[in-house]
Amino acid sequence: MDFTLSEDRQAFRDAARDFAVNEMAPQAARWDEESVFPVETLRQAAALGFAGIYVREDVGGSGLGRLDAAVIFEELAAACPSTAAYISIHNMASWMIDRFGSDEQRRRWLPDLTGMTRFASYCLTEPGAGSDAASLRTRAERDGDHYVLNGSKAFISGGGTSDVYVCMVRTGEAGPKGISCLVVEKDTPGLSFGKQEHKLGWKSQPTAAVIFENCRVPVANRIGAEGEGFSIAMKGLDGGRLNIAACSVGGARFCLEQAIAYTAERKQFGKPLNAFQALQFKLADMATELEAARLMLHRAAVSLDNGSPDATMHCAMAKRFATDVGFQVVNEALQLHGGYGYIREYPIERIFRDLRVHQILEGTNEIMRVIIARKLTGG
Ligand SMILES: CC(C)(COP(=O)(O)OP(=O)(O)OC[C@H]1O[C@@H](n2cnc3c(N)ncnc32)[C@H](O)[C@@H]1OP(=O)(O)O)[C@@H](O)C(=O)NCCC(=O)NCCSC(=O)C1=CCCCC1
Repeated sequence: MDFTLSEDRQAFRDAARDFAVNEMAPQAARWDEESVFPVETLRQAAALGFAGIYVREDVGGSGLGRLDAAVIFEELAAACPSTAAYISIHNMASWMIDRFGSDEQRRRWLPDLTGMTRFASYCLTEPGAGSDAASLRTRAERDGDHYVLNGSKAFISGGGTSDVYVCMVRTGEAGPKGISCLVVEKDTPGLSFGKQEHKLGWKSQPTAAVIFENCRVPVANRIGAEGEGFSIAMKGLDGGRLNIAACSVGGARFCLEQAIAYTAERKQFGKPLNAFQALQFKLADMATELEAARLMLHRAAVSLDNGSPDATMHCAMAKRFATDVGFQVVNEALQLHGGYGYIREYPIERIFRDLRVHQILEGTNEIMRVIIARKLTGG
């Protein structure tokens, strides 16, 4: 097993690192403080190929794999987990159109999405359907060559800002087999948005409910066949979970680096903090857990790229482990900074707030355990 990254992959990592350090990091605190959605910076990221990392090249994608995405999202998140995670969601929604859409649909939406002249959202969660996603109730009744949508989606990243909403809706019976996937464009009559949510973190991306009231969507906007929507949504989430895991690894890596520098410089009782063995051990544990998380993430990415029958389980393991470890590492970095970790002049508290939600979204870490346990037990 070779753990070195190929030269191409290193080049993408270096481009992502340069972009993160020079274009994202200097602005991340302001984006957080003022809840700025950084459109221009996102478009710069798209110009580097980060908006369609694993979308095919004929529609503007970079044609890369999930391991490339993991490496790139780690770098972007080291500067701003919130903005990196937004890019990851856009990638997930775009990939669903690329992988399951017709050629006509790919040509219609993807060149704009890979250039981020338009933005995409992923719409699965509803007020009454979170972990139990297959119980979703947004109804899409067939009326000639249109569907008429009624219902609402909750906590949608990009809600009200995105141009293209990849939505899971009910076209048939109860349960997963009655769900289909439709693309709803922002200017469609009957589509509206709730108020912007006030969140603990992830402040550089807007979050709002998406509401359908007799919203007429062409049948031509359906991705895949009727009834395939749940499976398409879950396949999108397999990769999305890896991206979120990578964002946790990146944010935590930055905080570990900060903690190493701070404990070298800060003196108490006449010596630097890093001369105390108790604190050395903390740094050692943080680095060890983080390395394990990164390795598990990279293994899951290769598993997904290779179409392994265990890929969904590996993605769930990586998401569960990396997002838990990421939050623990940031929490320890905050502790090592003492009172300075808790104030806004230092970046730790922002990343602490951003990484907390990774344990909840794209499937809670309790649901990750359900997925893993079902695979182990055949349940
Ligand atoms: C795992 C889960 C709890 C499973 O459910 P059930 O038991 O109802 O469904 P079950 O019987 O497991 O399956 C039904 C069909 O579906 C296929 N399939 C499932 N996974 C997959 C998969 N990974 N790949 C392909 N097919 C899959 C399954 O095979 C079955 O089809 P079959 O009968 O065999 O023909 C699922 O509901 C889940 O995961 N919830 C978390 C939701 C959740 O993660 N939101 C997150 C919302 S998004 C979010 O949070 C965001 C936040 C920030 C912005 C971006 C989005």
